[in-house]
Amino acid sequence: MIFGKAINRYYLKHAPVLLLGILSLLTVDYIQLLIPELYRLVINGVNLGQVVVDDQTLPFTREVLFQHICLPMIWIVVLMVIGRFLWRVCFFGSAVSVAADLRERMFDHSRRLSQQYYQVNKVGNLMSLYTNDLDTIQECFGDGILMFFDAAVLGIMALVKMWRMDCKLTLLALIPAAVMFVLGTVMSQVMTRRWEERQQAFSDLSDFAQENFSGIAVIKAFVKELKELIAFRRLNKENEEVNVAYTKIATLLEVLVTLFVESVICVILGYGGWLVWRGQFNAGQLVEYIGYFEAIVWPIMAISMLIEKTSRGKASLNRITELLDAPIDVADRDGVADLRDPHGGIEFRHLTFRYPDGEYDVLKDVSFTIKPGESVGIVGKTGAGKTALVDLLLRTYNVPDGTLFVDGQDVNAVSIHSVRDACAYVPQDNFLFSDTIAHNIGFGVDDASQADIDRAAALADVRDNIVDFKDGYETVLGERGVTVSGGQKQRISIARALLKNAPILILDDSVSAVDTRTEKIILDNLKTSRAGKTTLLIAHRISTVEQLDKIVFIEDGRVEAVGPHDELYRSCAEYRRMVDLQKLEDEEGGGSHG
Ligand SMILES: Nc1ncnc2c1ncn2[C@@H]1O[C@H](COP(=O)(O)OP(=O)(O)OP(=O)(O)O)[C@@H](O)[C@H]1O
Repeated sequence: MIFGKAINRYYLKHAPVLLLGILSLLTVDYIQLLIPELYRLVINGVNLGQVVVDDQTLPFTREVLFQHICLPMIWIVVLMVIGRFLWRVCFFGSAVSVAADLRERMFDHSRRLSQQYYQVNKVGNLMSLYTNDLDTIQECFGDGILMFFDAAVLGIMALVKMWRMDCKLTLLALIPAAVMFVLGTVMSQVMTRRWEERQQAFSDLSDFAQENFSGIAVIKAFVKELKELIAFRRLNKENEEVNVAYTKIATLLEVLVTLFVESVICVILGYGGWLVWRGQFNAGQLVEYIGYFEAIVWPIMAISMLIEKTSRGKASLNRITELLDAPIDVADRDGVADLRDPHGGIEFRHLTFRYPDGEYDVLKDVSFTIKPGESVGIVGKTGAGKTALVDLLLRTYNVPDGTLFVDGQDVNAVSIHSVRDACAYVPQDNFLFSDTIAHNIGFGVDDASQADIDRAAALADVRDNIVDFKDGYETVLGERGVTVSGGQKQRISIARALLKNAPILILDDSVSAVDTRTEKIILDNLKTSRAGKTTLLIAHRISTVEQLDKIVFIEDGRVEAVGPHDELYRSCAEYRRMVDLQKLEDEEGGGSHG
């Protein structure tokens, strides 16, 4: 049995079913121990021609054999079958439901964890928690209760019966059990450690495989298949070694238990045989005694399995508890209200920001204001801090108090979901789900009609591409379907954000993969469809944003200038230099567009 704060509640929650299971287990254990008594009756009946039943000595006739041995045996077998079925359903059914519940808790907690958590913890590692570790917990919960009670109850009941028959013989038989117990306790600690190492090695391996499959195009383009294979081999070898180390200790435990069982049988046969020779035991009693011992062989085995399973379960539970205990570091303050009827006004006020694991400030004393309905371009060199601004606006990271305001309200004073709800976002990586195009475009709203989806696709200038696909909007993308081009992906992602029709639209480098003509169509559509709503357009190319109401020019985390393009061109030397350089590149045909 495994205990821990992540799992204890389930023992209570499933208490009635577990009790029913324990009750049927106890019944099975009790009646199972009646079988050795029947052995004794048969042996003594055959040897002596008479049997003692309920303190009555009866001649060993066919009727006595049927009445007092065969009939009870049939009842025992029937009850054992029913009982065993019942406890299996109770224990294993509860275990499945515990795993399902735990899985849901893990998923619920995972979805609330900040982006920072996913940057530190890799997907492969998380997936192994949801597969390997949860399977181990499920196995430990059901088998653990069964083995614990079976070992305890059947073991104790059989021992009491053995003790009653001959206490000296039973004491002798218990010596190896004591040795076994001490060894088992020590070994269980080593096994927990080994299992943790084993799970970690498996996580590393699945991380590596997952990353390799995702980056297969890059690996092939750089002809690095062999290098990756060698790296995989090394991880696979490590995985194999820790598995072998775990198997060695688990096997050693198994061998020790078998050794223990064999040595006890030697003791019983030797000492018990001597008792029969001296006339203190008859043959029937020795067979009955061995019958009891046979009944406790399974509990003894169960102890070793219990030790092994508990060690594994503890290690897996530790890993799962770590996930469930991971702090939700980006969360609402107590008592915050929702942002009501957002208009899209944004103000950065002396904001300085460093990523949680960053070594320097990526934004330094940033101040600028965006009025509701303005369309604003954010430009600057790569790594200047443009996406960091969006990360804060979307509350992906914590924002210092009094530095970022939406509609005049400090973002820390309103609920995170309401701020996010006020924004529609086209991320730089344009992530799309492995689902139909219609579902991808309609993702941000609950009841998107086909007409809305079609309109958003037209605004993002991807409609014609979609209808050209054999299945149109029902075309499945990604792993299970077709692969779309970078430009199509970008435009589907824009359509998804446009459909949300939020007061604030953020496009992070979102027209970089389309040609100049398409870019112009999208920008014109944005102008009309977003009239009166705030739009933030992050771009590298000044030409993308020069028509917007104003431009925020960022250099090395600092806002160098804010204003319309013409004004910035006149007043900001750095901005002018950047514009001229890009113009020159375009003239020479070295621009990124086309
Ligand atoms: N999660 C993170 N943790 C730590 N540092 C980060 C993180 N994300 C970005 N950075 C760093 O912050 C700086 C600003 O990054 P940001 O993504 O905001 O730049 P950007 O202007 O959007 O660049 P680009 O135009 O290339 O997208 C960079 O130096 C980057 O390395």
